[in-house]
Amino acid sequence: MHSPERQHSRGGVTMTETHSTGDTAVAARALRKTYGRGESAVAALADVSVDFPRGQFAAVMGPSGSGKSTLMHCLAGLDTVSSGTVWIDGTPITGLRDRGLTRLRREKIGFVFQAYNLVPTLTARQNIVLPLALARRRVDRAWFDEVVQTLGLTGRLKHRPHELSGGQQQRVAVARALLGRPAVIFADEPTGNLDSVAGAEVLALLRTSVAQWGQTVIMVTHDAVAAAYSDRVVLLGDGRLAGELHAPTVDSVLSALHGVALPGSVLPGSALPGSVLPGSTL
Ligand SMILES: Nc1ncnc2c1ncn2[C@@H]1O[C@H](COP(=O)(O)OP(=O)(O)OP(=O)(O)O)[C@@H](O)[C@H]1O
Repeated sequence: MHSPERQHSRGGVTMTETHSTGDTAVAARALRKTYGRGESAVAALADVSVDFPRGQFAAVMGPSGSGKSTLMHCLAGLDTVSSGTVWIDGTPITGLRDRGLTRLRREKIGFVFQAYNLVPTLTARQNIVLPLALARRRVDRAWFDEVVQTLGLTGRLKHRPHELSGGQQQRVAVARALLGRPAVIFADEPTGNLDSVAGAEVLALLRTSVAQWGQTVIMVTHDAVAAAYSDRVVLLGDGRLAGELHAPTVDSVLSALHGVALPGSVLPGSALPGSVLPGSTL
């Protein structure tokens, strides 16, 4: 496994240097993403370099507008970067064209979105195997059974999404993400639509996938309680890395976030940065 690699230009030809750092699932170097041009240009990401080791549950946090979604979209190949390089499982993805990116996403990445994104006409079982079917990959029956059983979905496989609770639908989405044993699962506010009990179940299952199966998970969240399930919190402020926490607790996350709430940042649900301590959702 090779990651990260370094690209440089020699006589107009892009050379790719490879050195083995096989314990890194996702790496980014000097990432910049600018929206718009001239005076209206917004630097959503300004020189972000970060590594996500294999088998780690990482949370990405920061005030609204700090670049969390942009970072996730650039890391997952859902958006182009203005400059810089992203590697997934050793493959530099920032130079890939559409078809290569689609294939890489199918093979290497699992997604869990706030809105579940299940196909309403398909059963839970059909939804779970859909990405493998699209990639024409074989379903490992023993692994399917283990994932479905661990996620508590065994009795729900014939149900369609509207026959499932929100928590069950999100567990189907987690099973779908896990089934292909991806290099990384990107989770975008996975508990945003769930009550606290269902949310805690989903977070515990993401944790289990990391602890039990060595899955790598990168989760964007506003919720300090959700972030406290992770191994490491990467903090963004104004498009830059603003620090990180290891073995985070709700309190350590909240105080770190207060530190990055820069003038001009808007914390969702609160008029003033720093006025959000009751509850934990930033
Ligand atoms: N398509 C776009 N066009 C122009 N500006 C954009 C676009 N997408 C994001 N931005 C800007 O880039 C910056 C980072 O946005 P981003 O959505 O990544 O932040 P975020 O931390 O995910 O915010 P939130 O917590 O509110 O979801 C913001 O200033 C935002 O207005």
